[in-house]
Amino acid sequence: MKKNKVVIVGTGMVGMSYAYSMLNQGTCEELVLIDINKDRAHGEAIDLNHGLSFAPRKMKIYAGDYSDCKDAYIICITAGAVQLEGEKRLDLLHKNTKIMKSIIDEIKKSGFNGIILIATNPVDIMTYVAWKLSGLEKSKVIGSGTTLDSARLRYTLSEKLDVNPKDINAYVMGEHGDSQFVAWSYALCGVQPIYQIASRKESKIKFDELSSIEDEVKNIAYKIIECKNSTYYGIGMALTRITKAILENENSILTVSSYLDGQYGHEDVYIAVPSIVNKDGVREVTHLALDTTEKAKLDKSIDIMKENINKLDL
Ligand SMILES: NC(=O)C1=CN([C@@H]2O[C@H](COP(=O)(O)OP(=O)(O)OC[C@H]3O[C@@H](n4cnc5c(N)ncnc54)[C@H](O)[C@@H]3O)[C@@H](O)[C@H]2O)C=CC1
Ligand SMILES: CC(=O)C(=O)O
Repeated sequence: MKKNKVVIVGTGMVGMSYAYSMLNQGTCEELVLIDINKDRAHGEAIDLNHGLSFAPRKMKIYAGDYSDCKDAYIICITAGAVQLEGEKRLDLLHKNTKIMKSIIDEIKKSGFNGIILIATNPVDIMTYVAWKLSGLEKSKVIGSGTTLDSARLRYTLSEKLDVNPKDINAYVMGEHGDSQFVAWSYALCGVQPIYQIASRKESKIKFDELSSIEDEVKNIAYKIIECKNSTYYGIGMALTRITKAILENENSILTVSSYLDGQYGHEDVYIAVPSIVNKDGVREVTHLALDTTEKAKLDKSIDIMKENINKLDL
């Protein structure tokens, strides 16, 4: 296996935003682009290569096929249908399961034994499908989960509090979708709890604003889709962040979609929870002692995932 080789399956807006972000950050050494539309993958590879003179490192970028998966460290799957205006991510369930099945089938044939990272929606369920059909270890199949939603939350809070988003430590957990929630009881600005900041009279953020911030973060993708059909830069950078955590063996905590094997009282489901990510994929799912309301929201989110998984013939 090549330690720095990444394959992207799906060179649409999400796949290419991810590729462009990796090129700009010099995240890997070898990048292979695969798409059902071979011309598209070919054209994207040429275009990216023209940016190499301005990139932080030399990278080998080319359009390939599934035989290129064999020695890759990470395969990121971004192929699939997007939500149309008014659609929910869960409305893509059957369409994208069909696509995911065909892709995993090809990946398996290649002899790949690395880490699969999924972005295709509904991402938690597509990650379950990829794991179930790939035969890979649970820890080696990861979904982008709520990494993007947590970034959206950090941005929103940082704007309100006028601090760097990197100093906001706060997680969106659960489904990357309508049943997601903010774990407010663990949200910090620097080392100060957001609850504490919001309860101060002179604070820039008020306690009763928190639920509208949560809704704004949850619904912002719908707004973006209404304005420009789809979202891609944010997820491109979120995928790059996860890729870097894997390739650089960071042991970073990210809200990726991880397999639960008894954690939070649930099993046989993928859902976004803070997880320690390193060269082996998800090293560990961290256990937060959520308050009663948050735990009920996580349970509900998991029930929705299971209900939808049960509709599939896997
Ligand atoms: N997890 C997250 O946070 C986010 C997920 N997404 C999801 O990412 C997915 C992709 O979105 P976009 O890139 O905007 O769509 P897009 O339509 O721009 O690109 C999809 C690409 O997949 C390719 N494709 C379709 N079937 C394929 C197959 N069987 N094998 C190989 N390639 C295939 C298409 O040719 C196309 O190039 C969607 O499901 C979308 O909902 C989008 C944003 C955020
Ligand atoms: C489309 C999508 O899943 C998002 O932007 O959150």
